[in-house]
Amino acid sequence: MSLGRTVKLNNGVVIPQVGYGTWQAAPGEVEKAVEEAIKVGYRHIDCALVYRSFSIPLRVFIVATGIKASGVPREELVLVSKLWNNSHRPENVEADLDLTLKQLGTSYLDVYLIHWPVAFKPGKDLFPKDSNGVVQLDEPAEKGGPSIVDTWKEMVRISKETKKVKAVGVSNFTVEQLKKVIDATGVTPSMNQIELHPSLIQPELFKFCNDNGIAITAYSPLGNNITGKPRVIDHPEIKKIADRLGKSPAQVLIAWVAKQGFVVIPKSVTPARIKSNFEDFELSDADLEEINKIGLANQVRSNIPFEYETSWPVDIFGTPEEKGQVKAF
Ligand SMILES: NC(=O)C1=CN([C@@H]2O[C@H](COP(=O)(O)OP(=O)(O)OC[C@H]3O[C@@H](n4cnc5c(N)ncnc54)[C@H](OP(=O)(O)O)[C@@H]3O)[C@@H](O)[C@H]2O)C=CC1
Ligand SMILES: O=C1CO[C@H](CO)[C@@H](O)[C@@H]1O
Repeated sequence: MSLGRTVKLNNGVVIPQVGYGTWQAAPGEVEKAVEEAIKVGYRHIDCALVYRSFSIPLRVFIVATGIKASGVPREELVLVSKLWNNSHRPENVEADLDLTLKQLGTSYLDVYLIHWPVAFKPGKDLFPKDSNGVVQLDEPAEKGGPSIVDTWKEMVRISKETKKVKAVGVSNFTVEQLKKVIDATGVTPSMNQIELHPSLIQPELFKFCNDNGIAITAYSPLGNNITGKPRVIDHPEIKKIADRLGKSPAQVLIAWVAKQGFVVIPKSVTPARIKSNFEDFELSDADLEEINKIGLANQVRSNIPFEYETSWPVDIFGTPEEKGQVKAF
């Protein structure tokens, strides 16, 4: 049974603390998994325009099929989605949102996020590539390309002037990038969705978000990755704690995120896991500390776009892996 906890965003919008992630599911799986998730009680679904590319030859966003099949009315759900990198120019932002709304079969999103602080060459291609197969970035701001401030201003305009989004925020933003958009506009993002698990503890970013009323959503909370790096869910000490508490390692990791007041969006297409991941529990302070120690000794960032098979030639996080690339804003 879920504890049913919620988090209030800085503009009053309330969202369920445990949501459901929809990235990386094979064709045919997503709609069933979303339906299952809603049936077992999830009311917060995390989406992104770019996730459609995994499954939809017909360009119909199949998350919408799962939502429809669940029979739960739209108003009872919290839908989060994200602006993709090829639409950062202000004149393209609302069109990207409209496409997302169309694909989801809804007239509004609860939260709309800038997916990355990185602008790709604008156009229909989600991943525009050069002849070496490397992603093509938009022009830098000095040469007429969009800065994150330009994109953020447009997100804010849409949130104020239309009824298409209830709250706007960002994803994969560092403290520096957050400060930049806040200082330039005076408007603080409602949310920063970031990779977060015990193997990626970022005290400075957590403090900045907490001090400024920015809700943090933890993605890849189980340490999922596409690069084969070690996953925190497989760590023997996490397994040991889970056994002692009579919980699964995934439940322990989800509880670890929730204990810190963050939102968490685990993904699974396996019915038993979809259900058990939603059965959150209150972790003790002592267990939180013990898990912090394990994680801090094994820090791993799995989602570094420069390392993707189709590489983005950009340094977003300042990691050694990204050294020598163009700084993201
Ligand atoms: N803003 C951003 O840039 C990003 C956002 N996200 C969002 O965050 C969501 C979650 O992150 P994601 O990277 O998918 O990874 P997760 O950390 O949620 O891990 C998902 C993996 O863990 C497995 N799993 C799920 N539950 C259990 C369990 N109880 N026991 C064992 N294994 C389990 C899943 O397998 P199976 O499905 O086979 O059960 C899958 O392989 C995404 O789906 C997406 O919505 C993710 C990455 C980037
Ligand atoms: O959310 C995510 C998953 O898909 C995207 C691209 O394939 C990633 O860049 C992103 O972090």
